[in-house]
Amino acid sequence: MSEQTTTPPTADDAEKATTSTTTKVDDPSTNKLTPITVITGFLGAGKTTFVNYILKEQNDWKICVLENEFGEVSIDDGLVAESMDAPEDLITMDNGCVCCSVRGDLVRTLGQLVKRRHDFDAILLETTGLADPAPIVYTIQTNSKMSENYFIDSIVCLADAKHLPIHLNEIKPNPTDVNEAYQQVAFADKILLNKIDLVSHEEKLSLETRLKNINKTAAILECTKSKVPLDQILGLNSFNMESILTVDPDFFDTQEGDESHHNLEVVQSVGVTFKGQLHAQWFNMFMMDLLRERAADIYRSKGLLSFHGQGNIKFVFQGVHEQINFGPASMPWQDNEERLNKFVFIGKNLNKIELTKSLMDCLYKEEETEKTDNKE
Ligand SMILES: Nc1nc2c(ncn2[C@@H]2O[C@H](COP(=O)(O)OP(=O)(O)OP(=O)(O)O)[C@@H](O)[C@H]2O)c(=O)[nH]1
Repeated sequence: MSEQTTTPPTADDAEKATTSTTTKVDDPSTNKLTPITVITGFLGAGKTTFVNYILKEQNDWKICVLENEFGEVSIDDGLVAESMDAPEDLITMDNGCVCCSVRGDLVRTLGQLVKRRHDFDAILLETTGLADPAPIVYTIQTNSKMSENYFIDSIVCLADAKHLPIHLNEIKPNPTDVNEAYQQVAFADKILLNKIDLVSHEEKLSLETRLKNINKTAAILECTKSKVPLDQILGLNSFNMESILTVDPDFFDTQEGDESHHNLEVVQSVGVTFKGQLHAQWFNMFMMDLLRERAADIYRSKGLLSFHGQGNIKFVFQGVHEQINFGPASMPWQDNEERLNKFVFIGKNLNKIELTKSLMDCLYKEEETEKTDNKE
């Protein structure tokens, strides 16, 4: 789809969104099926923040989370697990991105969940930041085992108020490649305009107008830290397949057999994992230099870190382009846990060997540190 030529899918949920309360779905036509809320949005938009918020806020529902992360090393599952009462209710799909060549992973995971699905009131499916929602919808709608057990309650798109315009503007080298950021907005029935703390009023209004041009009917909810009233998100049954078919009558034909949605030669993921304790100052200097020079190319960076002199505090590093958040994780390193530093960088023109070397150069080394300290 291209922004200029495509009319967005419609979903007649705007009114429902403002009038419904979060009650378990009791529509007789759907009550046998388990609702899935598909959470989309570009890399770093706030999807995991949203899942964690729902898990913390929502006490009445038993929720199962399906996590699909784009990146050589999984970081998000650990961060979501901290919010879950029962770790077995978090399922990570890490064989690749559910929207493309490994759609089978989604079918397999949901298939295996069928026998447990009555334990849950809702499923949250967090897709990768590069997922095109269209094939995910197609898979759930067309596979009989899926459609006999599940229905899509809603497709919620997190929109990063600061960085989304850059990704909507991106021109793909191959004209047949979809712009994932655009698709995510177009297919949503709810758009959470997140991170409004990072933009001016004018920037926010300009993006809002653009979102409405891409998707005229999705309800847009402004927020920070992905916090919106849950009665406007869950249990609304607001996904509407007819509306997608109205604007894209060939939807089912075009999805059939189409398994390559990402231009993975362009956007790549580099994962780096090693033992040892990092030197806080050296690491900070390295990251600041890296993001200053490469912020445009590095869409997303994440890390779980162990620092010298910080006891059992586990640190979490979160970067979205030049925007960095850094602080202690809510759970410290456990006694029996191996203290591995894990990093993921997602973006263009990344060199794994160079990144690994530079990060390992930030390891704390007793002798060198003493020498440096003596010099100072
Ligand atoms: N300033 C600001 N930061 C936010 C807001 N919401 C989320 N963040 C931060 O943005 C970063 C990315 O958030 P995540 O929730 O991990 O984003 P994501 O969409 O799950 O990222 P991927 O899984 O990599 O696609 C984190 O550091 C969040 O704390 C917000 O409203 N304002």
